[in-house]
Amino acid sequence: MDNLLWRPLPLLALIASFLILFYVQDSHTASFFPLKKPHVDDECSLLPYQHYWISSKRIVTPDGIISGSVEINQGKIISIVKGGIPHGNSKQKHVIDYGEAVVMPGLIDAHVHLNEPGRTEWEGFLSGTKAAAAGGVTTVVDMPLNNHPTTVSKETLELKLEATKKKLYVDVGFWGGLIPENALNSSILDGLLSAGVLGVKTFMCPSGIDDFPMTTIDHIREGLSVLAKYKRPLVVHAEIQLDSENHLKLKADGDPRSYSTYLKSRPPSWEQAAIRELVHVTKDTRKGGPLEGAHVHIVHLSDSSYSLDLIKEAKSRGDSISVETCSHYLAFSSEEIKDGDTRFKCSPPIRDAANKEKLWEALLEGHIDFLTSDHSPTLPKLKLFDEGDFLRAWGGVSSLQFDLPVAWTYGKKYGVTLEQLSLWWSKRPAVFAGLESKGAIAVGNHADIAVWQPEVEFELNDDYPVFIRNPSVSAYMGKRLSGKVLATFVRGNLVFKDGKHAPAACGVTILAK
Ligand SMILES: NC(=O)N[C@H]1NC(=O)NC1=O
Ligand SMILES: [Zn+2]
Ligand SMILES: [Zn+2]
Repeated sequence: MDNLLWRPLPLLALIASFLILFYVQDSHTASFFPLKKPHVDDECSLLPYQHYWISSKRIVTPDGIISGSVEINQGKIISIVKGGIPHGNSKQKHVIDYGEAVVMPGLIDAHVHLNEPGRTEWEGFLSGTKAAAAGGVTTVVDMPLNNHPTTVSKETLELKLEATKKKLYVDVGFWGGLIPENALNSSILDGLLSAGVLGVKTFMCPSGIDDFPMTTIDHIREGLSVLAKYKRPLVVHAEIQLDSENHLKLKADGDPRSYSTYLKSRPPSWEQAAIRELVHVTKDTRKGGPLEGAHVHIVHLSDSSYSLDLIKEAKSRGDSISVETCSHYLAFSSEEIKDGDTRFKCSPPIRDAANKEKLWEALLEGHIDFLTSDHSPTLPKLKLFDEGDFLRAWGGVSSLQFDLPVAWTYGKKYGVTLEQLSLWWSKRPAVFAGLESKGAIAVGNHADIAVWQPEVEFELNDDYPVFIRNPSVSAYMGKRLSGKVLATFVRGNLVFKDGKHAPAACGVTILAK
């Protein structure tokens, strides 16, 4: 009898080891094209099927806006048809008809601080990607700071990847960090790039984070020579702290609650000084130059005067250079920022209305390449709301969930079109970050899709479902916006619908090969 009971044991052990192996592979998400889904299918999506059609009268494709349907199977777009559902009986097919709602490529936000591990109470993978999904953002690229430790080596990237497990509602790529230490030790930088960061980010002024020191133009040149081999971009916070005595005097004399004190303490000349140094180096990125293959991307441009002229000039002579601006520089102007309202503090600062007009102009004319949020949240207490001290409060605006309605609402005045939105928020950031199968509703691409109603307005009041970790720090709270996101699909999974997320977080990490 005893013998009979023990006989199946080897078989059971074999089955158990298979199950363990399956589980280990399953929970490892560090691959752009995972062989297996990280969770059982029915939890990843609010839809019970994998093969379906989305139909709408307004589908934004690279060939224009069409009325028709997009066929999706196993996470990919497999056909796009104008008119009705093809091949007869649509009753037997799973068709989601969105009527007049806009079906657009999911947004790609290439500048987001998710701060995990280390400062998850500021923002984390779970809250940040939930907010992204709720806003029609299907991919974010995470910055190498304000997490702790910062992402400046293969080992620290591994900590990041570990921290993402089962927390991603959308797909997430990573920028590494260029700091003096790895700029002067190319094997660390090589390790970081080989481990899959999409490029590296650097600061030309103090970053506000101790373990992310600033670099000089010499470090940047060193970094670019390594990046050239990988053909991945250098992403630069372009401000150089000039005239620090004046800065200190302002700190001592000016009213710290007044926005103008902060604005004066960080003038356009800081951006101009950094960009002047950068365009001197980008000359070498031209065809046949010593840095051919390297690319410099300037993040969060605020100064639309001389800084922009320098970038335009560099572009016209063939340098490999690009530039983004952020939602808040297009939405707000310094005149409207109230004393003590540190939600609007960011660097470079939000400048006056005339500057904002010129940013819009540059965007519409194609001199600014694309848009990002620079979503950089913190804890309410670090925004110092009680003191309202602009000089000491954390600098960073929180907006990830509102990328789409903000661009639409504030862009209306300038006649922004749906096609422009998808160029600035999907196509161009996809190309920039090297996300080949993303950024457009096109056959073969990932089914990353945002469905939204441009005409529907809403108020960001306390009842509105906001998923960022600390909604009170967001400069958009209290604003009325138009453009309501109905549904978000990430690689075919319906991850957000009518205010609710899918049961499981099945986004994947994106690593460059
Ligand atoms: N450390 C950090 O996130 N800084 C960001 N915040 C901001 O307003 N500008 C930045 O570069
Ligand atoms: Zn920055
Ligand atoms: Zn940033």
